[in-house]
Amino acid sequence: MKITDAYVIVTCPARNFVTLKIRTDEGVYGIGDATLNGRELAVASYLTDHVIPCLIGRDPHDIEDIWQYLYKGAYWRRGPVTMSAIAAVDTALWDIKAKVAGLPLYQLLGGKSRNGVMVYAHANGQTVDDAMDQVQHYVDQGYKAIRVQAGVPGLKGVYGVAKGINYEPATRGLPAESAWSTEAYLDFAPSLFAAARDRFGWDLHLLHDVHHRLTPIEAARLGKALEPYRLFWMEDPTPAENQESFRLIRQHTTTPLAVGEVFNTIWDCKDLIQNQLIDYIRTTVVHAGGITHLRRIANLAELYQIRTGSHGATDLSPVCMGAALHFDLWVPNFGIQERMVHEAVTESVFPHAYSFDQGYMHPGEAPGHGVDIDEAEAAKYPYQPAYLPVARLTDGTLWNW
Ligand SMILES: O=C(O)[C@@H](O)[C@@H](O)[C@H](O)[C@H](O)CO
Repeated sequence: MKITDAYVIVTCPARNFVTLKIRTDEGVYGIGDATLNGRELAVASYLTDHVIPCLIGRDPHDIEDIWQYLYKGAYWRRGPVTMSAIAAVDTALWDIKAKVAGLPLYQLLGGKSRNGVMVYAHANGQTVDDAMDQVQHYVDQGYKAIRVQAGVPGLKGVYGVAKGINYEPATRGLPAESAWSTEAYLDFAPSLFAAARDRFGWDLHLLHDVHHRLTPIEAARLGKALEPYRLFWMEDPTPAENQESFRLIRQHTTTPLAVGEVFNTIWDCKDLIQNQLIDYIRTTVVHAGGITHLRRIANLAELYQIRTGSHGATDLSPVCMGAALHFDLWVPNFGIQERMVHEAVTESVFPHAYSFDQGYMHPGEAPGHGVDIDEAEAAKYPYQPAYLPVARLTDGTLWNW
């Protein structure tokens, strides 16, 4: 079997997505997600100009060799652009292999380890009451786990808080700016979870995303303050470039920690995992080198009883979601999967076999990863330049968004 051609499809049904399609001489094709929010065309060019010419004529079954070839062969290793491009190739090749086998992808990984994949929804609101009403909305749909974010009194445009129902941080035009005050946030955040426990009791998993905003000692203070509300996790409490800093947070709190959506390789996670400084690793298929590399990260994490909690925001396409669900159904040390529901127009471009029922998702039994792209539909929505926002402290200092 040989790869005959491959091409990149950039489309904007509600938001931008980059998809790689690989075709073979036997008529079987595979697709992979290559979306990097706000930097989409860099990955599209990396694939079109540098990777695709190296794929033509290769046997698509040689997934491992092609992965090593693209990783080691580039000389310039790692980083989100490189690893998203490699991920797209890897996902498309697993799709092809599973289609040829006539099996859903999870069967090739080792079969199912559970009946369904527990997912968490995003509830948010400008006020605590609004956020609680959204939690209720997801509880009514059967969700067992919900991430809760709310507007901080005195601050406009807080991370995770939507103008409508769905939170979409990327905006057209140049990056939007939002103001941040750690003091206001730290004084406010515990009251959100006090309200949630008060109204919904203890049968619901509650999660919270700090989105890299705090220093280590501030994160330690928040973790301690949240302990009475027994969170499932506190996510990205501080930027993780300096992995040592998590030692300080750990010394002060038993609130579980989740990190990794911006990581691209096992090397980014290694110290956090080996020193048991986190509880959940949030790398996912598209930004961490595909199924092949994500499996290595999960296997390392398993040695330390660290579980997976893959990123699943709307800027990860349905192709990534489909592949992630196969991974989740198999991976022995599964924890949870994030789910932000895509807009209907996005779903119309990406028909998929996965489904949701009572808080759990299933990848479906279609051969491959079960997600396709309708190219005629995709062509109706041309690329729209959009950026993620930046954050500034109230005195104007640029901060971590
Ligand atoms: O936990 C999450 O899902 C977030 O941190 C993301 O929404 C993140 O802000 C976006 O994926 C950025 O593109």
